[in-house]
Amino acid sequence: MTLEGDYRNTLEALFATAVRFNLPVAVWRLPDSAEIKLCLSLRGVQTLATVPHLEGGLSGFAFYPFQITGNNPAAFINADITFSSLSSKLKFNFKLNENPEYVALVKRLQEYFQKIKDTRSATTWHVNRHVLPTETNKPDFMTVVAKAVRAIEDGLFEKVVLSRTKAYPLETDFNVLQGFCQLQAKYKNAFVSLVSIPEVGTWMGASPEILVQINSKKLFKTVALAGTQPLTPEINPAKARWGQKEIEEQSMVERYILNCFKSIRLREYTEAGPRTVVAGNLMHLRTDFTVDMTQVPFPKLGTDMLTLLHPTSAVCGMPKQPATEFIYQNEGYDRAYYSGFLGPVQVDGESHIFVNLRCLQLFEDLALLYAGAGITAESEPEKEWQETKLKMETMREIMVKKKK
Ligand SMILES: C=C(O[C@@H]1C=C(C(=O)O)C=C[C@H]1O)C(=O)O
Repeated sequence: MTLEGDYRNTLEALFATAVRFNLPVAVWRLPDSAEIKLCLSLRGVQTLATVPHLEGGLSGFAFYPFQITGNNPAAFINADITFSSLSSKLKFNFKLNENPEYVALVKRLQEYFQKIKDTRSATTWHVNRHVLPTETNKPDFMTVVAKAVRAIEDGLFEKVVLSRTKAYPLETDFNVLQGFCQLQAKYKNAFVSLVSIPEVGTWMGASPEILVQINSKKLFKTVALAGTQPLTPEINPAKARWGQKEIEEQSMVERYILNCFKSIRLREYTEAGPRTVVAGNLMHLRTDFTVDMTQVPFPKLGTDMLTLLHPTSAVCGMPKQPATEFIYQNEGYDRAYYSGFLGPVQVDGESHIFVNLRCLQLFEDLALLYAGAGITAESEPEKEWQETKLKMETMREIMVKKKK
């Protein structure tokens, strides 16, 4: 495992310092990047009433639930302190003389940080004490899938995404930064993240799905990702064949995105795909949509599309309204931040927002894993259960200690 290096200790100590001082912190690594970044807010968490503004002046990390509720606020971690594994330098993004209230706090943080710098200290995290972890059993999940298929046959909707949870006990010496480092080493083309916020809790994941991205050249991107099959030595992306069910499921997500563009009357997008992409142990179908923001009169394209897109039919359903109602009435648990979105906003001039998939929530002594599957008229309950099991593999592997 290649997680040593100077930055590992710094990351771990920064994370532990944030937890110790009850401050929110996020650590992440973008797909195909070698750089791990961290941001920490000195002013506690900021709650948002709308989606974060991707083109505004605020720099930080957004953590947005599937649906905003009292227990699941839309959270924003201001980038008061940032760290990059490439430069191995801490950056203070404020002037101490203009923020006298931070002087004493920063001094205490630094003292604590120095004290724990060389210890394996990321063994505690912020826990959400307002919710109790609930696990979905197989018969219940299968019953709800069968009910969804009947609702589709009755014409209530075309597709609904149903999800479930599974709990794994944590080893007593579980180190959350070690988990993050393992994940980022293993899933090079995923967005790997660890978010820990007082009251809200701690989530870790390796997402394959871009929701909205705006790079430094002002190129906007979103993707339609759906359809799932296992990646095996025999069937690689070049050889992958897709059934009618997967093709239709993914084309519904495409249609949904095209409708969003249509509703703001934007025609200048380019569309590429669908093509087969690898996400960990799985393959999906993906179509990429890009817009050169320097060529269109939509200065707030990112924010507007984020408002329209979330939740896409890759995690909710089609049409959105009856699918959402079906989820609330039948899924039997609170998705919280699973299938919400997260990512850096205006950090180093870029915003990268991903759907919160292939993720887990950390409680005191257990991890709750989340996964879902798109249900259409052709769905079979057993197959959908197996698909959610495969999707959970991404996170399960870091929970289970390898035999020496
Ligand atoms: C819902 C999940 O994944 C989504 C659903 C997919 C599907 O139904 O085939 C594929 C990729 C994701 O868009 C999940 O990972 O929990």
